[in-house]
Amino acid sequence: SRKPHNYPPGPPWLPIVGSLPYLQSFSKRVGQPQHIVLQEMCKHWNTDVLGLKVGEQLLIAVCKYPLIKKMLDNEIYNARPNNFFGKLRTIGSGPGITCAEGKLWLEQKRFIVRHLHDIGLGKEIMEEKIRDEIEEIAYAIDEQNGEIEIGRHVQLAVINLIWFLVAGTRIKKDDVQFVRLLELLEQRSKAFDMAGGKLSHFPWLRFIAPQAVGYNLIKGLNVELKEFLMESIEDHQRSWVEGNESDLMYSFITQMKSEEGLSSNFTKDQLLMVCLDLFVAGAHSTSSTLDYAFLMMLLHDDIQMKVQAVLDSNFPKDHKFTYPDWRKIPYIQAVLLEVQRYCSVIPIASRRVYKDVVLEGYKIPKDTTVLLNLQSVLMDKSIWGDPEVFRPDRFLDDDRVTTHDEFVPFSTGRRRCLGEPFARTCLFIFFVEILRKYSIVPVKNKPLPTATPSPGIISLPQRYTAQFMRRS
Ligand code: HEM
Repeated sequence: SRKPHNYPPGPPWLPIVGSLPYLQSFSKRVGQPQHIVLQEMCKHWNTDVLGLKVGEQLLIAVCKYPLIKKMLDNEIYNARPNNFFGKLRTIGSGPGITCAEGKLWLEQKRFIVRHLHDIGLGKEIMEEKIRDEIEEIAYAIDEQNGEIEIGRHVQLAVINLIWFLVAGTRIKKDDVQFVRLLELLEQRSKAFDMAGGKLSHFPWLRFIAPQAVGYNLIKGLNVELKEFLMESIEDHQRSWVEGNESDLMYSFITQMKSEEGLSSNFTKDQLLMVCLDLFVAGAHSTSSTLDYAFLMMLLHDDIQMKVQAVLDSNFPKDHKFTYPDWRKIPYIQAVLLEVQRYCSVIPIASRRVYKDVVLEGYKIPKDTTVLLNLQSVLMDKSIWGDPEVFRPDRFLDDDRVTTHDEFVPFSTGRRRCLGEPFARTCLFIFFVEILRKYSIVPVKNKPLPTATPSPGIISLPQRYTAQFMRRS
């Protein structure tokens, strides 16, 4: 239990459990999600680099911007942790993308980015698909007289859109297979939420008692998810024809065929893992951001009215929004940037150092887990002045959208999010189409929801119902 020589400052260690008991009592006292606890501990130990040991695992947490940026740009920090969360996602033998490393990771990432772009991004067909989804949501809103939990509907829509990128089909909501996929993803995220619930008091538990946080349940669901995805992959293999690159599965299979007989990383198992990674990384992150965007409009009536006035005065009523429209309406772009800053749905990027490294004079041994606190950057007083205030104007200068290096909701460096273009298109079109059609107001006789997230790996807004009133 001796600390390595020149390890970053932090709480004392005990044999076997490391700093766990201290972490537990500290987080209980703070009573906030994990990323806030880490920030408070950095303050308490008066350090930008906090040194911990959780069970057997060395772990450092970093909360300061220039330092985080430096680390994200340094390839030594580009590996992913070896902990049980990594294992949780393993449903096949392929490394996928999120946890792939080295040359294989770069090769696969390049391939996926290029093909996702070719399939749908920036193309009319994707925007058409998004509008189809919005039409269904509008139908659901009207059917329920406007009183609706929009988050649920947005979640289904985003999953369907990712499915379109991956497997090319638009699935009807009552399709037996799709219903099953939704159930599986939902159960999976519930299992994670359960873990989140426990983690709110014992965020460190997951490292030492995986069963207690739903590990086995998730393993079981993985088996079924694997069967589901494999079935679609095999369908694609049967119907594959030369030159059809209309979805990621076909493109990947084309690559598999061209590398047949060689020692290739393009295998069926790898395709399976890539598909799962896209769902896991893309679905909840995107739909929660949208859910938050609508919640912020509910809570900030004045901003909502301004958004609608901007839309009304810039576009005719029957205008079909496309992504490039954002250029005409910088205010709306600023609102969406502020939603992403304020709500930081993925508060922490988790990494691992693949070899010994010196950081700010401290020695960090090989394989130490590194938690980069993105939320602390998006909420840093010295960067934003009044980070606790929801204020879209901070992203405007003379009616032009300003960029900030410190705006890192998608992280930065080579390991950054690959879904950003898709997420941005989704956010923009959903947001403007819904706000043009509806005003969002509180449900009568119900308390106003709060913006406090429910705890978990992803910061989800608490479930809320709002009244969506058709605008004339
Ligand atoms: C608003 C929505 C989203 C947010 C805020 C978000 C944020 C992030 C963040 C913070 C990371 C960690 C990067 C790091 O370790 O430095 C990440 C990774 C990743 N995201 Fe996203 N993401 C979003 C949407 C999506 C979508 C739609 C997809 C795919 C369809 C996606 C796919 C991925 C993948 C595959 C990775 C792992 C990249 C790698 O390890 O190289 N994300 N995302």
